[in-house]
Amino acid sequence: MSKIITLHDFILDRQKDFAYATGELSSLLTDISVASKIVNRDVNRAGLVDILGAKGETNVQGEEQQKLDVIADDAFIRAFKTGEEVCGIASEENDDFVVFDDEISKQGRYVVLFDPLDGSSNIDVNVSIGTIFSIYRRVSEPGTMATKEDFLQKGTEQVAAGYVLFGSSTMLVYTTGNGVNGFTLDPSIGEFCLSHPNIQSPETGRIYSINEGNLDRCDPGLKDYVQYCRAEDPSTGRPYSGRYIGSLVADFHRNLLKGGVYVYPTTNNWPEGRLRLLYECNPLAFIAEQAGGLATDGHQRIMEIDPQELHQRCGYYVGSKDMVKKAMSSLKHSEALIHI
Ligand SMILES: O=P(O)(O)OC[C@H]1O[C@](O)(COP(=O)(O)O)[C@@H](O)[C@@H]1O
Ligand SMILES: [Mg+2]
Ligand SMILES: [Mg+2]
Repeated sequence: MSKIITLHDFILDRQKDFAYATGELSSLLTDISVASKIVNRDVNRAGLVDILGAKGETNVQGEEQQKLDVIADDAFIRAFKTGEEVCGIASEENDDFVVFDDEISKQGRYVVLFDPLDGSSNIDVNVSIGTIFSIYRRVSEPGTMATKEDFLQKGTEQVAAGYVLFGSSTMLVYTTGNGVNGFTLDPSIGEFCLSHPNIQSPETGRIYSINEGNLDRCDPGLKDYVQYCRAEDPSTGRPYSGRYIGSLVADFHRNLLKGGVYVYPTTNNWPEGRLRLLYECNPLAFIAEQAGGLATDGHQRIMEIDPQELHQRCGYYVGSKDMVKKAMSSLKHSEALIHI
């Protein structure tokens, strides 16, 4: 009978690896697991209580906010405010970063950037959705108010990142830069339990994930890559399967476990890209790299991008190493042709 390892046990066990650990990051990760259980409860009964549909407001990105976007945002902010580790947050649903100005929070050494509800277009149709989070150590002095610089750090500076997937089961997957581990929520005991230890993503796979509706609006090199995925060649296992759920967290999770590539390129209608660097692309890039995969904007490593704006967007190529490299070489090839 295999031992049940709860998330709480696992976090405390890993804390022992760091002699100077204060326990603050451990408490913060525990706060995230509590908020995830609260959101999970609401997601599971969404059709029974009046929390489906639009809230009737738009967020800073001009997107119509879903009721669950705001419910999830509130649940995580409440959890971060209750703890003593966080001095401020930034999220998809808040125009600007939010500073916690009470004396206890001002001593907090971490900031959290998060997408409270990812896959909003799938909320009302009972398709997997999730939450994505990224944690940084502040650069400003503890005891002072958090500043913009605390939030605009490169992805390489993340101390932890992860996501929660509200699917047929609810999972929490995270890294602190020491491998990737997945925990499944056991509703009968209300605990996240270790179910996917030390996740390693296959170097290649047979799944490509892209919204093909955008293909005529994106770089010809990417069209070539999709053509490559569809071409008949048994020796390389092609044609690959097209899989696109429309929830980044769910598409990412499937490809992480099975091998595959997810692409949301820059397009005519999204010239800067669709996905947000700080609370969608960076945290999943940290996970992908820790599991042996790659994450780029088509040209450079996502985590090397120097953020300028809280809600800045970027192109996104993430997943199995060989597949991301192949997609990038297609882009490069088409660019070279243009310059001949
Ligand atoms: O409908 P599109 O253009 O394919 O975009 C889908 C993408 O947009 C997102 O829904 C954006 O995230 P939010 O739902 O958090 O705004 C991703 O989860 C998903 O991959
Ligand atoms: Mg999102
Ligand atoms: Mg969202």
